[in-house]
Amino acid sequence: MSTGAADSLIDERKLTDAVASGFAAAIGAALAFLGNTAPNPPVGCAILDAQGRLLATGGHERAGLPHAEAAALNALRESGRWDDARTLVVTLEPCNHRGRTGPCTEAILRSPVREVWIGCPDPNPNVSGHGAARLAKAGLAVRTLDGDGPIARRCAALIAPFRRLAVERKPWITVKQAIDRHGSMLPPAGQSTFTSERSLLLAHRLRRATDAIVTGTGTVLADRPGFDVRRLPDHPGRRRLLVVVGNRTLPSDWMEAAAGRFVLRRVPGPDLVPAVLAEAGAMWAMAEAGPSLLASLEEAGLWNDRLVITRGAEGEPDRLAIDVADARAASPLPLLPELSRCLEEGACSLGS
Ligand SMILES: NC(=O)C1=CN([C@@H]2O[C@H](COP(=O)(O)OP(=O)(O)OC[C@H]3O[C@@H](n4cnc5c(N)ncnc54)[C@H](OP(=O)(O)O)[C@@H]3O)[C@@H](O)[C@H]2O)C=CC1
Ligand SMILES: Nc1c(N[C@@H]2O[C@H](COP(=O)(O)O)[C@@H](O)[C@H]2O)[nH]c(=O)[nH]c1=O
Repeated sequence: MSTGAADSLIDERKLTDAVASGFAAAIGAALAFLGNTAPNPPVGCAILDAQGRLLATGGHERAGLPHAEAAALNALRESGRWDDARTLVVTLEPCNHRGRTGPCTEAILRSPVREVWIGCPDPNPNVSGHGAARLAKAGLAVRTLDGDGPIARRCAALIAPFRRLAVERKPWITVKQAIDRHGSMLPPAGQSTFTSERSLLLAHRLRRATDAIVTGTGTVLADRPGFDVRRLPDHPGRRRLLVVVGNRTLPSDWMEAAAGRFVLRRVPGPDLVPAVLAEAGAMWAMAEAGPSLLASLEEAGLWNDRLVITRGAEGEPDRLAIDVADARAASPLPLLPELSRCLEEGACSLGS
């Protein structure tokens, strides 16, 4: 009997162009809802016809709404090309259990799809391989990427925060840090930011992609930050968590405004941050804090990756650098469009 994923691991250098394009479309569909799916993972799916042409895509929009496979199958039905579907490409192994919605394996088995490509297995050891095995047992050709290539790494990066929360009960923490050419994080008097408009757009992209912001009382008292996503359309109705570390009293008007837009929590010290985030189901958090709290997070080994934005000289673009604390973990940062573009252009560095 087939064991599903285990006996069909594929070296992605052997992918056809059509399947590779299917993965690109599936990853794109997942990225649209990055920062909206917690506690579920962002997942994307593409459906191809027998000639490898793209028929439909779908992304998991929000917990409680259809999974990516079901969303893509719905889009396929609406396209009027239901019977032409042959290949389904999905960034994460289809689920084989009933949660808030029905099992995706059964939805796939009710469709004309005969071949399924999986970007990465489910990270939960109790269910990993079950979806692939169910599909293989029903006679479908099931292929899982072996994890060594760039497509598999992007699929793994998409769910890095989900994996951490689901498997380790810890959130993924990204530090975003702006510095001037002298290495200072402090903005000029009367300002709260000093990086370029392009970098501020990236900062807002990161706010939109994450489930929570972590800051310190020092930043709130100095800047009274809005922590909003005003440079981009935000996910409708999205209410992020805002965790403020420190004991000092904060201005009541700022607290009131923040409580209207965020689920606001205050903690006396940084050690409590991971538990507060995890308890709230926040899988990806962004630390936007001053030098004191960032030093404490560093000392406690609490961050997973870091984006450092260095203000460029007059007329020069800002420089971007990504650090990853654990080189074995896939950082989701390079998936953000502004960062993937700048990595491709060689204008951004990625180190660990
Ligand atoms: N360039 C950039 O990317 C950013 C710059 N900034 C700038 O940073 C400046 C503020 O810096 P800073 O005062 O360092 O602000 P922080 O945001 O780092 O807040 C500092 C406060 O956090 C709490 N805290 C930090 N570490 C610990 C710890 N180990 N245990 C307990 N509490 C802790 C303390 O609160 P308490 O004293 O209340 O107990 C401390 O005073 C502002 O000028 C702001 O503009 C801010 C964010 C980003
Ligand atoms: N100085 C600085 C940043 N600082 C962060 O942005 C906050 C202001 O956000 P908002 O109130 O939404 O405009 C500020 O309090 C701090 O947390 N961010 C950046 O991308 N670039 C910058 O140069």
